Amino acid sequence: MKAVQLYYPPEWAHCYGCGYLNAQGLRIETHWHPERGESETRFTPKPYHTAIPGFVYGGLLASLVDCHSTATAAAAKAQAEGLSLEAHPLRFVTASLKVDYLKPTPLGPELLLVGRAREVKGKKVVVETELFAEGVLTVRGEAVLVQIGEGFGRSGSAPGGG
Ligand SMILES: CCCCCCCCCCCCCCCC(=O)SCCNC(=O)CCNC(=O)[C@H](O)C(C)(C)COP(=O)(O)OP(=O)(O)OC[C@H]1O[C@@H](n2cnc3c(N)ncnc32)[C@H](O)[C@@H]1OP(=O)(O)O
Repeated sequence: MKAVQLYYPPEWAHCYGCGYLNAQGLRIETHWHPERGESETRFTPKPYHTAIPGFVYGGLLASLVDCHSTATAAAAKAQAEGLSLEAHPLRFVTASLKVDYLKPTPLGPELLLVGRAREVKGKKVVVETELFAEGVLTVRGEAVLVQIGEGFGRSGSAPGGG
């Protein structure tokens, strides 16, 4: 199954968290499971992603939730509208990100993020994410993602404008 991020056109593939063209980035890959309506991302932090010895830095965990949520929003919206990711590269940015650190996350094991869209409405998608280390839920995230148009970020263009 092809990762959601690999459908991103090159101009959207520079993100530090999820851009396949960012050699220094995390380059996470998120897989969408349409039958469950859930996304999954697996990532193993490096030894230097340390908060205190033995535990993962919270900023990295927030980054994982952030980019995992962006991909989940694109896949969930595509499914809701009956669109293929290949033909319709929907673009979402993060408007709001909330992260609850429930327990320290051990550094070493592979982490699993599982996401669901709680709401798909207009250009907004609300995504809930749970992050597990060795089967233990350590982080819970909630993000509001907003769909944007081709001209996003270019001078003179309004947010969301095409
Ligand atoms: C599948 C193939 C894909 C291929 C292609 C994909 C490309 C994928 C590229 C990946 C890229 C990675 C990215 C990583 C994640 C970042 O790191 S993104 C970078 C950080 N984020 C930003 O820089 C965004 C900055 N903010 C903005 O530009 C604008 O505020 C926004 C987010 C576009 C929203 O502006 P707007 O379009 O005017 O939105 P607006 O109409 O006011 O609100 C729309 C809805 O969102 C809600 N909303 C807006 N802001 C908020 C907020 N802060 N809190 C709560 N709700 C909010 C509104 O209430 C509204 O809800 P409803 O009334 O419809 O229920």
